[in-house]
Amino acid sequence: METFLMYNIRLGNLFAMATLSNSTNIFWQDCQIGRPERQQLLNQKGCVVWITGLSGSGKSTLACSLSRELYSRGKLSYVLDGDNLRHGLNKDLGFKTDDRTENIRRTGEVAKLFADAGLICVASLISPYRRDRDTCRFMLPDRNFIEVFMNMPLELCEARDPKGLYKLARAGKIKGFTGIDDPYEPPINCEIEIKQEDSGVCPTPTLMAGQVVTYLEKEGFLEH
Ligand SMILES: Nc1ncnc2c1ncn2[C@@H]1O[C@H](COP(=O)(O)OS(=O)(=O)O)[C@@H](OP(=O)(O)O)[C@H]1O
Ligand SMILES: Nc1ncnc2c1ncn2[C@@H]1O[C@H](COP(=O)(O)OP(=O)(O)O)[C@@H](O)[C@H]1O
Repeated sequence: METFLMYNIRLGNLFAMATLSNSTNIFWQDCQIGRPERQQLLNQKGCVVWITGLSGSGKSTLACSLSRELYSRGKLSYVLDGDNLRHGLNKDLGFKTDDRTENIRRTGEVAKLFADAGLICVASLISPYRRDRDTCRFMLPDRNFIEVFMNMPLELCEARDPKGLYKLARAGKIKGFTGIDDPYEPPINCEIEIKQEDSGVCPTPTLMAGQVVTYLEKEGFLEH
């Protein structure tokens, strides 16, 4: 058992984190109505669309636009937005590395439940660390975690600055702001990348959502 644990810990904790628990004497309970039955009812397949990117890159805009588009096609989705979760489930967490990691882990677990419920769960969080995003990826069955990278330059995000946070960060009034004095690690192998056109124009929210919907259609998530 010890060797097994050590091996998984060497794998970067990914599997170990998913399987280790502080509780003992616990047993998994199965129900007759499971994911396949729920998916049949909804005529779709559950999955997680994980949107990552800098503050101001358009994560929430895409999440809402995508949710609207899916709704208009009769598909059930639910948005888990970082800002919103920090008002409740994650309100005890700040922006230090460990807090961000826990923020992403909890959100990944909730997203996994929504996907198991048969929904298209759209998670929009900065999720700046590659390893944390990968932890969420490995919580789900293969191909059920769709990573969308909002590849917008810092200059654009900073120019948008809808909440005035970049300005505060530049003035040193917010410490550890992603992209300014805290790192953002871009994905290496994401499923979808959203970026400006060659002309420098940003695709409209409808176009960005369309790009994701096309992927979901192609991968068979919008039918049972
Ligand atoms: N220090 C620091 N760094 C980055 N962002 C900050 C910070 N402090 C507050 N905010 C606001 O919090 C929103 C990001 O929350 P997330 O839960 O998505 O962040 S993370 O994934 O845990 O990094 C983020 O919202 P978005 O602009 O929607 O990304 C900011 O409004
Ligand atoms: N595709 C887009 N085209 C033009 N403006 C956009 C686009 N996406 C987002 N925005 C604007 O950029 C700002 C930041 O978008 P938001 O979705 O709040 O980003 P994030 O959730 O990543 O912080 C908002 O004012 C929003 O209206």
